[in-house]
Amino acid sequence: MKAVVVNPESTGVEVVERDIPEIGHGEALVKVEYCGVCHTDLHVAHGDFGEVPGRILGHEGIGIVEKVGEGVTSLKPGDRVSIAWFFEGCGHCEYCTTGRETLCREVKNAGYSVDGGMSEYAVVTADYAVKVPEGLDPAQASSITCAGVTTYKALKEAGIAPGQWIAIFGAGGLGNLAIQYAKKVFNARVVAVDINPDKLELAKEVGADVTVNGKEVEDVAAYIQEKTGGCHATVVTAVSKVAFNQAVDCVRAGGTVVAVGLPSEYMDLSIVKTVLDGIRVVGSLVGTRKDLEEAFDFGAQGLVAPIVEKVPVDSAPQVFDEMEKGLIQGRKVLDFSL
Ligand SMILES: NC(=O)c1ccc[n+]([C@@H]2O[C@H](COP(=O)([O-])OP(=O)(O)OC[C@H]3O[C@@H](n4cnc5c(N)ncnc54)[C@H](O)[C@@H]3O)[C@@H](O)[C@H]2O)c1
Ligand SMILES: CCCCCCO
Ligand SMILES: [Zn+2]
Ligand SMILES: [Zn+2]
Repeated sequence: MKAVVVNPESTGVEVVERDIPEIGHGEALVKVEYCGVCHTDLHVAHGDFGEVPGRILGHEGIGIVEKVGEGVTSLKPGDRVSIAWFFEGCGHCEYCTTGRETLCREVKNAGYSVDGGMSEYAVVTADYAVKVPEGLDPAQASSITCAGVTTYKALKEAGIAPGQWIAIFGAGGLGNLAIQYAKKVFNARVVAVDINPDKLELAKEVGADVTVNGKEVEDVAAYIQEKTGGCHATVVTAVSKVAFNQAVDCVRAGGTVVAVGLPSEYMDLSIVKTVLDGIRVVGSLVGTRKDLEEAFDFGAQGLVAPIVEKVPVDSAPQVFDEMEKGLIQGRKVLDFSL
């Protein structure tokens, strides 16, 4: 079977032939239809979180269950399921038993600590593979499997209320969906910040009320403060510390900054400002199985519509290169039927 793997030098990806995997107790074999390319896949390929040469990438996988192993009761052949970053938790720790399973210290992550969905066939842990609802386009479900659930969860963490202002830093694969969930599910007013004019055009198309080009506006935070009176919250998906610093400076007193993007840098966070303005800075990691069910459902209702472009698997190295150069609008999704 074809598979997209981290190359031996951990400098990028290659498309290789692999044997179709065997399944064990509690597992299911999935024939993959689509797998989106997340910027995290690029981080993993570059060894940003530790090198995993030869790993099959992908955590925005969608496919059809082909067969199930011993002990599986939650899935059956023909079910459409997702292959997500949150691949499996221990099920019994303080995080798994309190609705925070993505923080499990024994967590398995698809396309990083275990093989992911960028292959013709993939293995899932049946009890952790979230089903895709009827009525949701599978290619769009692919983008929701990470970009959608992550931004939906971040908006929940932001505690945003209808009519309030939220700034989304980074209008890429995650950001364009953050804007859609913020507008259509949370009924918020949205400022979109990016440094790429094409992404800001897309941000407008998907509903942003205000767009800001971080390369053209001298003081992004002051501009946003003037336009909004200070945002009630921000979600930062940008891969740059500059955006995180701007996010802190653009919230009003009592505001929340939700950190999602993963630049390998540190924020310059003023302790005095954080205390005197009662600012919350919180990290948010993907979403639980329940969060993903909810994020899918908003897609199935047509409230959010991921912008996806289907591409052949063999184009994966080129897609990763385009991701690195910031050339992708929305999400490129590997289509295993092409
Ligand atoms: N926390 C999580 O659970 C989680 C989940 C998915 C992705 N991520 C991370 O989120 C980040 C974004 O992922 P993506 O797939 O959306 O990537 P992407 O490349 O599609 O989008 C990133 C966007 O950030 C913009 N950007 C870069 N510098 C900026 C700046 N200074 N100000 C404003 N915008 C700026 C880029 O122009 C681009 O539009 C990555 O680091 C990824 O690893 C985290
Ligand atoms: C450590 C990387 C976390 C990324 C979540 C899925 O993109
Ligand atoms: Zn991701
Ligand atoms: Zn656990």
